[in-house]
Amino acid sequence: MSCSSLQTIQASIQNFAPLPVPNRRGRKRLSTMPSNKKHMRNLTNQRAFRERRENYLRSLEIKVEKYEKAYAEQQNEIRLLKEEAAILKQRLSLFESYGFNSDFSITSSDDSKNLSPLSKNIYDLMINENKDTIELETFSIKEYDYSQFNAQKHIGNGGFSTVYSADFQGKTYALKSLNNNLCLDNGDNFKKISQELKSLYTVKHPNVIKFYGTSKHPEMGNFIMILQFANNGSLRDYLQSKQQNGVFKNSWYETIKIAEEITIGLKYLHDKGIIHQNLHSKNILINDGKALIADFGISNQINQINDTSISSSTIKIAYIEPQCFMQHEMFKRDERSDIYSLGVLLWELTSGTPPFSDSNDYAISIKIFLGEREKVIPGTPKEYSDLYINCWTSEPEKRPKLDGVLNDLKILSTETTGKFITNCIITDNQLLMQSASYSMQLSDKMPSNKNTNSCSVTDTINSDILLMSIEDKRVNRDVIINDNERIYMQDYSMFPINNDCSFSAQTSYPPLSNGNLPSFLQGFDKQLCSKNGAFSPTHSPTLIEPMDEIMNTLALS
Ligand SMILES: Nc1ncnc2c1ncn2[C@@H]1O[C@H](COP(=O)(O)OP(=O)(O)OP(=O)(O)O)[C@@H](O)[C@H]1O
Repeated sequence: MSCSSLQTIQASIQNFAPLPVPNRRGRKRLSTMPSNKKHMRNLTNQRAFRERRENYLRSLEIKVEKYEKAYAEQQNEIRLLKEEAAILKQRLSLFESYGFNSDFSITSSDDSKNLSPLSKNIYDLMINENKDTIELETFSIKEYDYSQFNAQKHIGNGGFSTVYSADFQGKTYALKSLNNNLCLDNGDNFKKISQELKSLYTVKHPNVIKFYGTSKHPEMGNFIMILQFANNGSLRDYLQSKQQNGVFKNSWYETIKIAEEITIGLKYLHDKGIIHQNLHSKNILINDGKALIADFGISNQINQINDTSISSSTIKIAYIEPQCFMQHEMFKRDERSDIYSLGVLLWELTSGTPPFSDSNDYAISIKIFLGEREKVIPGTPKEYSDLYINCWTSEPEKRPKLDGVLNDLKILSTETTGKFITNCIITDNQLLMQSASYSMQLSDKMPSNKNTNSCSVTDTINSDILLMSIEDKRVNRDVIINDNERIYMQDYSMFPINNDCSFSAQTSYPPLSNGNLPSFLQGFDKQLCSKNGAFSPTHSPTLIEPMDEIMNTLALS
């Protein structure tokens, strides 16, 4: 045995390690005793492997936990939905069997003493904790504690409500506070409203505003609807924000996208048997750039209850089909009525302004009745204009179905990518004219160095009166100038006065070298306006409306 073999044996014995056994070819076995380096590497590898395995196991556990949680949530949601469905079923049968007219009695509590009839009814039905009445037991619309809403900000006022934004548990909501003067105190009216609220509560769609529940103003007693907050305001505001220096500009991509979203939301409502009946650009809200349909149902019911006439202030005439003006009493509106309004909205998406914005309700209704529609905005793809023209056709049966509208929009969305729609608007100048002072003197405003002068008359009473004044100028009547050379107008009490309506228009007349009044104005009798206010003549050479157009409007109205 060689010396080195002996040393190896001795070392092995010392370390209690087995002796290396030679293999068949007489070579030493591969190391049973790893070198230090190797040993360290092995250990490192093993540790790394263990760590990887542990990490993997941990990630698996996290996943399992996540899925279990999601599963539990789903289960819970399913349970809640089942409960909700059961309650709804039960409530429906109770509502049907009871009817609100018959035995419905309001429980009087101190809390509801100072409520309006509407608030009282709904409050009693949905909010009051008294479980004695069957209705209360079966109503499960969520009630929010008003005091928990923070950072309230006023957003705007509608025909029957005031809207605020407010925070609740870190989320912003819209609070629609119904006015306390609504005549909803009889059982019949109340039945309609509660039905609407119920149906509103079941509406859940990404393109329809969500109704979360109700609340009550602690002092005023107003009934409040808690709604999803739309952070870009109404479609009207949104389109307005796309205007700059009198020019509206928007991408086709966005135009078609919003058009699609409105159509999808409307289709959802129709599929649920809900007809909107008051679709216009202030009832479409925009949240994170996405369109949501709002104000269906309850506003409609309140409108009907408070004013059976379709000229009610919350109804926007320019979006209403002609049938309503022809056979108003007998005409029953259906899905096709909404499709007419959708057509007008599709036009508005390209114009950036509301339809017939320079006419009052009366003139608009005559125009629609006579088949007049807004003009196609130059640059609109024909397929798009054809689509809305078909929607707003006077014959309801010829209006397309919503599936068809969606299909056309889908095709258009691929064809119009990257382009813009622009529309020139004169709103800024009109506003300037409307803000002109009443005390301006005509003689100060007569320039003599222009080829054409323009005399504008503006007021905020009624555009019918304006149209009359233009017509009357030709016959030297009715528009009058007082001693201070200010133009005044006679009392047109025979015409409907709509205080909300503002107007502006202008006519042109030949230039005068001496700066005097043109003869058609000089001829008027001097007489003061008795009731309707004064015209304010201003000079506005940039805005000369062709006389033909004014005459056409006159001929129509
Ligand atoms: N959920 C909401 N989120 C954000 N803003 C809203 C919401 N609901 C309404 N608004 C805004 O509040 C204002 C008043 O709305 P409201 O619905 O009361 O009246 P309207 O739609 O303008 O008119 P009307 O009641 O006559 O139809 C509008 O400017 C509207 O854009």
